[in-house]
Amino acid sequence: MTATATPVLEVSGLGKSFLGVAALQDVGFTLREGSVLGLIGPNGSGKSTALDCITGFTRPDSGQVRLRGRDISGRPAHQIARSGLVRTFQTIRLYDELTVGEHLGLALRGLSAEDAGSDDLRQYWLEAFKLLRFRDAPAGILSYGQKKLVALAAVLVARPAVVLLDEPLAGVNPLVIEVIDQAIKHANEAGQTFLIIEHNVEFITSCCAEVVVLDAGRKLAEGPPSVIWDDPAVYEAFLGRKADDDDDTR
Ligand SMILES: Nc1ncnc2c1ncn2[C@@H]1O[C@H](COP(=O)(O)OP(=O)(O)OP(=O)(O)O)[C@@H](O)[C@H]1O
Repeated sequence: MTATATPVLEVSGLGKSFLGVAALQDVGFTLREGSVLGLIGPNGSGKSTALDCITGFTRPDSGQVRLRGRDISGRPAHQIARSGLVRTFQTIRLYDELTVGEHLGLALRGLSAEDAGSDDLRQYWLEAFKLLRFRDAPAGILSYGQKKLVALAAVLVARPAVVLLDEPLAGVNPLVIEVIDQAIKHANEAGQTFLIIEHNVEFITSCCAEVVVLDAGRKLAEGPPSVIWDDPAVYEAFLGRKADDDDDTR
């Protein structure tokens, strides 16, 4: 992916307030074809609200969201998902009674008839996510980490062009982190474009060519992870002021 790759998702001037408190103010960024963009920021900085506004789960107060040049601002979530922009949630949303295989089958139902490889796809993702032995198990009996894998597999199996992930690694152990990390990298190599909210610095650094940093609802910085981690404003937003700076003010 190059910096000149075609924009897939263009967000501009995004604003949203809850009860008069601004959760997002004039946020804009571009997600390019074939890239993995990280969306990071301290707790409460507006990351999930941005995702909700982009995917139609919340109506923004202002701003524009364009998918492949088409204005999708304010469109209902199901319509946006159908145009190839899909997401996961921080809170896992599965049906306890449906089996793992059925969850992936449901996700594949939307694919066109010519997508004859849907059973192979299901098998591929069950294997990639180490879920094969749970294929016929109801989702309700799975551990938290396994449920997270099912939720992600159910998104990736239908090969949506653009995937928005809200904290895919939160609350899972290092082995599951490795599985998810590899799956995202493979899906990206196969052409899928990702926007990922995540607090895991190592993952963001290894997966994302570019990062957008939010702080208190505003865009604080954007650029490659190596530049972002060296930015004193980003450091301050996450961890407070560096000790050196404090010394200067004494
Ligand atoms: N439905 C809502 N009603 C009222 N306030 C909300 C609502 N959703 C979000 N907010 C507020 O908007 C701000 C941004 O929240 P948001 O969840 O987008 O942050 P975040 O960066 O995703 O945080 P975290 O990393 O903790 O998930 C917070 O102050 C939050 O309390």
